[in-house]
Amino acid sequence: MAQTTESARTTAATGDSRLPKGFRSAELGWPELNRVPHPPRRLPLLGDVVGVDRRKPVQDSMRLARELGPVFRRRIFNKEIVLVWGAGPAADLADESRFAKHVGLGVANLRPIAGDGLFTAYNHEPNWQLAHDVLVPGFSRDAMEGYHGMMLAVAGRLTDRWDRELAAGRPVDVPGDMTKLTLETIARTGFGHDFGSFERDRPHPFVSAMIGTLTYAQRLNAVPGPLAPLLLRGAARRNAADMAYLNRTVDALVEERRGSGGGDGDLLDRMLATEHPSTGEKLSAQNVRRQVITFLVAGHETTSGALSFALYYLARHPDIAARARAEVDRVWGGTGRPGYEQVAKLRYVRRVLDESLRLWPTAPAFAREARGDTVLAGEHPMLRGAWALVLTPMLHRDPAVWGENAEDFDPDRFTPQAVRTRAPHSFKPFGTGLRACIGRQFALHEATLVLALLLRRYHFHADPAYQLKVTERLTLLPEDFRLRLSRRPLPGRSAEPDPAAEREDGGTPGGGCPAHANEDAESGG
Ligand code: HEM
Repeated sequence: MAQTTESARTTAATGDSRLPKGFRSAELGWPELNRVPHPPRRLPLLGDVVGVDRRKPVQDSMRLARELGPVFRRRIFNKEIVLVWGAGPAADLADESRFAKHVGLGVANLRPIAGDGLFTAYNHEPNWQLAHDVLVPGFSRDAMEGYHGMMLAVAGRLTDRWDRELAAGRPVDVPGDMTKLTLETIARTGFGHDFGSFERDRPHPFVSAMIGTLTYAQRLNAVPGPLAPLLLRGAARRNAADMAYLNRTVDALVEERRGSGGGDGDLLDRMLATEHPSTGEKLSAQNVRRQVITFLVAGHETTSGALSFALYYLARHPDIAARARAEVDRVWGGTGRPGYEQVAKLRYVRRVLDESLRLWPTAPAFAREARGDTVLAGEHPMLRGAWALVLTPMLHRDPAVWGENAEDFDPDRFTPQAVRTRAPHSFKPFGTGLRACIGRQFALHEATLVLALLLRRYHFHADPAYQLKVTERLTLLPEDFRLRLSRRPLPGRSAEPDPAAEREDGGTPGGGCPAHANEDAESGG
């Protein structure tokens, strides 16, 4: 039986000898915690709160990481957390034989809405394996090829909108429009649903409710557990209303599908009708609801950020944009409808995306727990169940791997040669191991396709005064980022093969689990 977050906290606090779930403070599992550095001005009861920005826990942690080194800890009220970003200890945490995903912090705070859905399920919960096995074929190469046409159609709605904004002389709201695009894409491909986002001036209420729950889940980390009901009374009420809205929306969507007698074999059909290949079991109605919410949220928020950061860097680096644009012209020629295979051939555009995800991995951390008593990187003893948070934006900036110029944007860090010679497990925007992102190929295909379509159609003009500010709501997004556009003529038909095109991991290879195929192809592992 799954524990609630609250009872999980209680278990942790009472030090029950069973492996506790949910949040557990580091002093319970790290016998030599005193050797792990923490910020200098630690206050009794409050912890390391001097100078923190409650709204930017990731960027605060990045600042502390630079001061404290590759393994450090933070204490916020009664919660002590160990953070890891050095490439060595992070690679150790990727060892699946000794570590597994830990559902804690913000992820555990999403359990009231997503329960044992794929993202928030505890490792021991049977519905994780069931849903994983039932849904993985929905991300196979064939399935992805099936989504391609729908992705193109949604991207067409984006360019229609951008053409209108351009004609009206207005800059475009990049993160706002990328969110519309990615929500419509996952809704259409996964669930045959149209939220009508492009026809609205304000975000769809589903998006507002989702942002509400993500922000609330993040805020819960920054208040003392026992005081949360008091301090966050108003926010908790709004969160309950947001959750009710998300549930109602999803229930209506599922009802509609049940009434229609089935769709065209999309994710929702799989959730409702597919039996587990060996046990014959199907997902329960409650689990379907949780999976739909999980996929609608996980399937668009992070991809929207990835596209937004990539557009930010392309606008900042006209030379890189020109090189990417030249590749698109060369590979796509004059075609109005690039085929599925033509996306995988865009090696340089894909590198732009990888490099953006390096600097700003939009799911910026993941937690790993020890499967048994062990020693992290030969230095820090951990008891079974002890956990650490991998701070991905800093792992992706470790100078030992990425060099002293790690802050610079350079897509050539992802040439096949550079990838092959890099230390394994040093690029982890999609997490690691068995619980890594199931939607990785989906996100990469969608984002590469859309970036290429935009590069081919527009020149981007950034406001020179814009300073990158990053919003945090469990995910990362560039704040208030607008672009001015100008149209460029579409190139003539030129299907010349590109002799310089290198063969790199572009799509899901046949066989195996697409969720985990080539997990380390980019990091050289
Ligand atoms: C650029 C886009 C994306 C990024 C950066 C991203 C990142 C991640 C990360 C880091 C994890 C592991 C979290 C952990 O260990 O706690 C994860 C898991 C997951 N992601 Fe993604 N993701 C992206 C796109 C997508 C898409 C498009 C979908 C669905 C269509 C998706 C669905 C999921 C699900 C269901 C899980 C949980 C998998 C499991 O535990 O079995 N993600 N993602």
